[in-house]
Amino acid sequence: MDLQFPLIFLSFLVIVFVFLASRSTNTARKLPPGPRKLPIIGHIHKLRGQVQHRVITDLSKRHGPIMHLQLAEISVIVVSSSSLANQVLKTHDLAFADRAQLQLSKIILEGCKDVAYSRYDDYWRQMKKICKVELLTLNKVTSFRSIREDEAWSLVESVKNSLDSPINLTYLFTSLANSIACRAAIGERSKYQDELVHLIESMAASGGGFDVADLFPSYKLLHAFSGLKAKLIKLRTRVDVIFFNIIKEHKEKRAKAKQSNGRGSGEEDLVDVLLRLQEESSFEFPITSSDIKGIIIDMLAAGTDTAAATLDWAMSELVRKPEVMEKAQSEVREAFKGKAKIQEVDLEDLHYLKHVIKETLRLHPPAPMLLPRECREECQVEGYTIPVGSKLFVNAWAINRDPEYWPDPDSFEPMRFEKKCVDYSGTNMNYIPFGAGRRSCPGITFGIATMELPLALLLYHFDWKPPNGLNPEDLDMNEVLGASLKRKTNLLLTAISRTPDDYT
Ligand code: HEM
Repeated sequence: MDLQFPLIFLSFLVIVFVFLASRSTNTARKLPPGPRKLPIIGHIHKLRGQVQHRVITDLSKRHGPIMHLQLAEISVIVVSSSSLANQVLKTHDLAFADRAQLQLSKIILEGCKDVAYSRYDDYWRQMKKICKVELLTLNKVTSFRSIREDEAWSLVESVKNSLDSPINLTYLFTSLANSIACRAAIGERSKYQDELVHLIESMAASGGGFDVADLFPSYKLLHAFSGLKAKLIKLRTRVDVIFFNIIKEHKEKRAKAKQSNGRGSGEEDLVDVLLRLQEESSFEFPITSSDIKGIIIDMLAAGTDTAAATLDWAMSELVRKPEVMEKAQSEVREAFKGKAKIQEVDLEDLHYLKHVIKETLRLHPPAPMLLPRECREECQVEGYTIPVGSKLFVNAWAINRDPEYWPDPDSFEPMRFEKKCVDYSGTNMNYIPFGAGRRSCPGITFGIATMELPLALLLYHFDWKPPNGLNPEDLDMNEVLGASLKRKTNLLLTAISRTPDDYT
């Protein structure tokens, strides 16, 4: 009897200890909350076929700014507030520096490496640096000024040829952005341009991450039922042939130029720059011809759809808000008064036009969840454990519309940027259309330059209205998320020509 009390007390202590220990491990390894999931498919049924960023934003309102979703075998963490974005893109930037590996990038980039989809490693660091200090610098982007001016004037000509009847601006913006990116990357009106653009569009359209091979990576047998692999291999085979020719022709041109003047060819396109760096071979990791293909695919895929979609949204928003349109037009018409030919240098002081583009990217970021990252080191965020291999979606769309920071967040108000000094660099986590941290977009200068002059010229030369007497506020603003967040329907507007005499 004497021994019984200490034994019972000891057993009690052990039980309490085991309970507390198991509780503390569970808390330390707790995943963020999320909606109830179905067996096997998890939450796929909630997202498939939906406008994903809107569904995810609604779910986050119910489950919190850090949320866990299970997409079949894939664990996804979604963060939807600026303070959590700060934690994952700054505090834990290194832990989330990997990109999610999708079937699309694995197949298209097999045998080569790019920047956007590469894992975070020394090679990636070298190539990202090359993007920043060689390919996409302010100087390099400025060197493509005549290409942009040329394409912007062609756009104006196309509109002039279709005055007073509905014009498909979506189509015109897509071909403008494609031509600018292709001419800068692979050279003046390359014969491969149209086919390459078409191939890259087809690739991008296959890359939603909802293929069975992306959702069930360990069920290899299932992958045979998806036609995606065969389709992507076919696309890659053709892309490889085109790039083989592009690189061969560039090498021949460079050799000829060297023979005749002892130096390389004059104005370098991006393939020329990469070939020059390949020849210099001063890098830790030599740049192969396949890697040049990978980098150029990045530039074309990232630089075309994004700019075209943003121009489309900018014109849609302007037409829906005549007072904003009028203010933007007054600014350009005042600035360009008396100028026979408008060039990029004339854009410097167009502050309101720049606010219009910023506000468009706030409401319609082309990558509403950024590009999915992958967790490479287990870490704790807001008391939750994020396991290695989880995918990370940063809900830039919701963050850019957070009512705490952006009053009347859904309203298109470019003047809000007059008061808030926010740039594109991702230092302010309340505004991240280009992402933030070490995987942020290196193409900001290129992207913005692609949009400014065409938009300014369209506002200068024309007045705009929806077709067939449609009320501006009834313009269809439905979205679809493909390679980027686009209008669901093409933007058709009617242009009315304005001569400089009309402005006075
Ligand atoms: C309106 C124009 C554009 C927008 C809104 C945009 C947006 C983005 C976003 C959100 C990311 C992911 C950032 C992150 O994960 O934090 C990204 C990455 C990237 N963008 Fe852009 N982009 C644009 C134009 C361009 C252009 C013109 C180029 C090149 C010519 C480009 C090249 C890239 C590359 C290479 C990456 C991958 C960076 C990495 O993984 O380290 N982008 N972009």
